[in-house]
Amino acid sequence: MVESAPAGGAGHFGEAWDGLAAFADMIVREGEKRGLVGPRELDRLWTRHILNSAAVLDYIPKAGSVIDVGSGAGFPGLVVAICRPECTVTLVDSMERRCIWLSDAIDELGLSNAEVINARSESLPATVRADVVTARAVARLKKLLGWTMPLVGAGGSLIALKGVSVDEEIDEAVAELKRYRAAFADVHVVQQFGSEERTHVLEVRKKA
Ligand SMILES: C[S@@+](CC[C@H](N)C(=O)[O-])C[C@H]1O[C@@H](n2cnc3c(N)ncnc32)[C@H](O)[C@@H]1O
Repeated sequence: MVESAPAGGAGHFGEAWDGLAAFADMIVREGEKRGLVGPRELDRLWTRHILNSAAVLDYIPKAGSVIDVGSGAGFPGLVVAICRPECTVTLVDSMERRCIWLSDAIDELGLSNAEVINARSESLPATVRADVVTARAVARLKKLLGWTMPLVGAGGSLIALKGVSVDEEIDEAVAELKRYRAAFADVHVVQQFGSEERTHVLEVRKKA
């Protein structure tokens, strides 16, 4: 059964709520057909995907540039684009089929602040930079740093949604954190809106 939207969502997300609900409808209608989500994922579409993605919002400025690496079906990139209309959001994915979906979603949701690049993030030119780079479920930190930190502008951040082994991933990535000029790597345990779930938001700040 498709998970219902959380009670109080309109009050919590304000003007972004209709956009989030429209995005959820689109995934329910087409996500499985287009091979973006498994059937069981619809049972936890809000909790596991939309509200989980929204946990990054406290670490995204009201205005600025964001690149979401490995957006897939749009998590967290489309959620950020919907909730931060004054940010420009670039969704990067190496798989063409997913990029077609992301472009279709941008059109249907009327998101004038979002664009899609079909490429591996590590092949992007040095001109592609953002204040914040986001990622969820793309790679372990050791590898993810090489795919994301070159895209983070000086003084900017990588904001990654991570699992419970995030501290282990940080220990494993000490050399890469140094190589990519991390000033710090902090883990924030965030209580997701509308559910009992907590999630780990990793913030890696690049030196100014
Ligand atoms: C497991 S999916 C996660 C998708 C989404 N972030 C989520 O949490 O549902 C990983 C995505 O990253 C993309 N990907 C993997 N490596 C990449 C890279 N180096 N550059 C861009 N996209 C990449 C894949 O095509 C895939 O869509």
